[in-house]
Amino acid sequence: MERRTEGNPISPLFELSQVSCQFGSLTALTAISLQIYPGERVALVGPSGAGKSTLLSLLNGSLVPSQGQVRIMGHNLAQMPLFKRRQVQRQIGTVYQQHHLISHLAVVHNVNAGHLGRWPLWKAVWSLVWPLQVEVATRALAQVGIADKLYARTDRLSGGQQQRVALARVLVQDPVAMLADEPIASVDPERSREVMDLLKHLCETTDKTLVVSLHDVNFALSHCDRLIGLRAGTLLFDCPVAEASDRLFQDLYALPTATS
Ligand SMILES: Nc1ncnc2c1ncn2[C@@H]1O[C@H](COP(=O)(O)OP(=O)(O)OP(=O)(O)O)[C@@H](O)[C@H]1O
Repeated sequence: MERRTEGNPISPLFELSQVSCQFGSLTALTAISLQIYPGERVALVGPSGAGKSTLLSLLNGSLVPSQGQVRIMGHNLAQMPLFKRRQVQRQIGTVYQQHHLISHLAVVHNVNAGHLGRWPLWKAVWSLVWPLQVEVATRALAQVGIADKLYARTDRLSGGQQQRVALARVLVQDPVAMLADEPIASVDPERSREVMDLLKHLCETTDKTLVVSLHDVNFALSHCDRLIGLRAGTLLFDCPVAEASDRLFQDLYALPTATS
């Protein structure tokens, strides 16, 4: 569906047309078509194995579909040479449940890893000796509330602080969209709220699109404006949060019956 602002069409940031993903004999996604527009906060919800992480991998270009077409900022990555594909991928930041930080390095180095796609090798190596762009890293850490941890060893931080370092790394990358794959899985309710508040705040204040996979539908309802429900690799619903109903979630999470 085309969107317009003041009469001008807006291009989708992500566009999937009849996308299917196959892993061997397993079909992880089947004929998914959707668009995500700049500034949206989209929650991907659905039971385990529904295809949420697979969809996120398509959106950041780390996976290409078996069938159909994925366009990221208008580009079909499957048809682009590697270096051009990387340029598009740098526009998309992803935070994972496992933060993928290098634990024995100081925080500043992990944050600076957000520059790696743009920096030449010599600069990346030099920065490990003499950290570069410290002020950018400090600003990103301030945005996530841990500016004082710049030179702390990463593995001396709490799990929540490490998650903030991972977010700061994405901020220095300065992507147009942030993808988050179950950022609050296996954390306590208080920290879940903190992380979700932070993600929402960062996307609002830095004008970024957010696509987040969540098991907790309450956070999807309170922190996002659109819900995409996946079940067994198919799109069950795609609606504004205001239109979500208990019935939708019952259908989404219903256990399969012996005959279904
Ligand atoms: N690299 C892979 N190789 C083989 N199968 C895979 C791969 N990645 C995902 N799958 C399978 O695809 C299906 C969808 O997985 P996916 O991780 O996208 O689901 P999910 O909704 O994110 O699940 P969860 O909520 O448990 O993380 C699952 O059956 C999974 O086992």
